[in-house]
Amino acid sequence: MSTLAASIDDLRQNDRQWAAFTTTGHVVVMAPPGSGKTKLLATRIAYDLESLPEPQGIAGITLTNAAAGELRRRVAHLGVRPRANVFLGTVHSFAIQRILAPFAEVCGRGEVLGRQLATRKQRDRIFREAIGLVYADWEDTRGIRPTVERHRKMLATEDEWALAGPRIAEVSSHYERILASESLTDFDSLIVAAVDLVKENEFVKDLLIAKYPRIYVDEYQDLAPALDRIVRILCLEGRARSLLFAVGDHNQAIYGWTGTRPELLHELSSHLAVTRVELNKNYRCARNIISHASLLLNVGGVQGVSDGGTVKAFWCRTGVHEQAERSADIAEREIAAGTLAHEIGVLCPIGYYSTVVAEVFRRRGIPVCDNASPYGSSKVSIFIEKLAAWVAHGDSGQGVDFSDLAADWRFLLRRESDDIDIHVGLMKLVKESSAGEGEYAVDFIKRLLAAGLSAIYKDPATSEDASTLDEMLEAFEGGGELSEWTISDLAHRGKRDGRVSLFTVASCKGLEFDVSIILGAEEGMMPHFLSLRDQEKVAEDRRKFYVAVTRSRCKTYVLFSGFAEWGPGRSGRPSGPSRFLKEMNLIE
Ligand SMILES: Nc1ncnc2c1ncn2[C@@H]1O[C@H](COP(=O)(O)OP(=O)(O)OP(=O)(O)O)[C@@H](O)[C@H]1O
Repeated sequence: MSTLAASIDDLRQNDRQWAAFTTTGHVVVMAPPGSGKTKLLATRIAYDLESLPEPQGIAGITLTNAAAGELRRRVAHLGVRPRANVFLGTVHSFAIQRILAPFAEVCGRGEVLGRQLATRKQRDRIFREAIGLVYADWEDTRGIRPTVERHRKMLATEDEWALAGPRIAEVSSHYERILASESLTDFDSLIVAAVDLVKENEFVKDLLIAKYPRIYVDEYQDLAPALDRIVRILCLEGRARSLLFAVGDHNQAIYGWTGTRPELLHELSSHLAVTRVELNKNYRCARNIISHASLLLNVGGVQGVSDGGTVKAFWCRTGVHEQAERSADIAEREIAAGTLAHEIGVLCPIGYYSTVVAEVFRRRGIPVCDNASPYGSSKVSIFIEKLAAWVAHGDSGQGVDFSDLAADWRFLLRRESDDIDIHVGLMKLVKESSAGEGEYAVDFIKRLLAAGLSAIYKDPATSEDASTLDEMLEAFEGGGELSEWTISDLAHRGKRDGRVSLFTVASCKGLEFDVSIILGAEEGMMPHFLSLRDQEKVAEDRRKFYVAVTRSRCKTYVLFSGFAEWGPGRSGRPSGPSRFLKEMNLIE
């Protein structure tokens, strides 16, 4: 039996998954963690691709590059061969590469593509200037920028801007004006331009529908309203329509602070043309984990497939170092008992905690893969890490296919042709670098820039990569968080096999482990002290905690000290264990 047939067979055993899989119209699947949403999505994509004649394709849209990578991996595992017009990527790259890049010029909006994407430093400066034009020096302006950014992302209406206060809208218009005067742009502006292009040009909509007659969306609850607009225009409005298959869970909505609107998932699922399917079986977590996690959000009716499971809390009274040592004890014990190292996940609230854990694990000889990184994941960071694996491990490249690398290199160089020079040039770079895998990561990246990688700064299609590359350079330069990193450290990132994995709580969505260890369960850290005055923010932190607790199949350990730590020697005041531990009945 093929892997696709086997996966379809699994779905057939579950009435609700089967109902979603076999629905012929638009479907929205709402379901708890571990209930098979991603499995359903990947299986349906693979199955649909078998029946769609080329050049018709599909667009599978996710929130993060990590989620896109996971979806691509799952679809490839189901035996789908590479073919044209298959897009599996983030909402940003869909808007920029598949809408703006091909259509902006012909729609008379070429100026959008002519602008450079502002770097983080440029955006910081322009925000400072814009705020300075509206507020006096003595005023407390700390919350202004996040409020402006949230409103821009949520495509706020005039009423919503007015509600935020007249000066907020004023800062926003100054910010946009200064950006434009310097021929710069940012992600939110690009996405708004993409929405406008689809909204205002019938032929753009028709061509997108012809190219992508099926649209799949993962984690719908966390996508910004702009994507909801695009999905609705392509799938639910007008005569010609793409078919929609979306999955999500409002209990896992964790990006509201950035301007996303989880209620859009509900609205979409209530649309007359949409079949709504609710799944209720959790295949991942053993029953005791589900019952503890369900207490957090008052979620009822979720059935666990396997018995047992434990959730335990431990007090590490002296702080994060003790939490790190305790995590190492647990990991050593689990590995000795037969758990594979990469089936252990350590989830940290902030980067500082994962740095301490990584140090302790390395000192104690426990192999570890630190994924809690100060830079984002996009095509360029994934490429650089894979290339580093080639440099450090020679031909084997730890399972990295060289022709895939060359294809990514061609994309980043913005070259069309299947140029032999690209292969040869990349080989040469690998050879030059192999001489010193102990070379600093920053020098390695600078060499790539000189070899042509700087092209990503000139093309809007790679604007997301340009911004990731800036973050990487900032982290690797002298004084940056990872200034000591070498090519060899880069090569280990993302290689979970045989290593305990470190993630931040905010980036552990979609992952699963046999055992997970959650650090930093302190009041003030989780929930965050900045959330404490706002019940909606506390509710979002609670959902984040719920996502973390539901990552493990068999055992969840939660560690707390009773006070938060923000950096070396920067401890918060004693605040006690997180309220979430009490809510889960883990402590009195
Ligand atoms: N019908 C099924 N039979 C067997 N295993 C299944 C079935 N459905 C899902 N699973 C398994 O359950 C686990 C969780 O599935 P998946 O990751 O797709 O869930 P999810 O709903 O996307 O979870 P989350 O929202 O927490 O990311 C996976 O290991 C998947 O293979």
